[in-house]
Amino acid sequence: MTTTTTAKTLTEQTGARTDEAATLIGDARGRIDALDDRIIGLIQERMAISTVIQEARISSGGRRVNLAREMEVLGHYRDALGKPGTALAMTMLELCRGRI
Ligand SMILES: O=C(O)C(=O)C[C@]1(C(=O)O)C=C[C@@H](O)C=C1
Repeated sequence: MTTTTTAKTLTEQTGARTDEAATLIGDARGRIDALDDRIIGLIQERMAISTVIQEARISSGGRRVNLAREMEVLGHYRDALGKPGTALAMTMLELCRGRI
């Protein structure tokens, strides 16, 4: 089987109907990709700090999870971002302490 790869134009890549819109979208997507890289880095930094806390609590004889603190974190995200913020915080907590 032979595969032919044809480079897509910026207009095809973005779904825009004009070159002007395609250029704007291409630039804005570059900024989004850079932000996503920073967000991922921040989440990884948060995961590392969360692990330190959990290990200290477990070593001291406590439990991995602290539900009262999780309620504070969920409330923080909900207050800032609304209902989807709660879902985002739940996913982030799962990344930081695994599934419960
Ligand atoms: O703040 C803590 O006590 C943590 O262990 C950190 C963290 C979090 O990632 O925010 C993780 C697990 C706990 O259940 C609560 C919060």
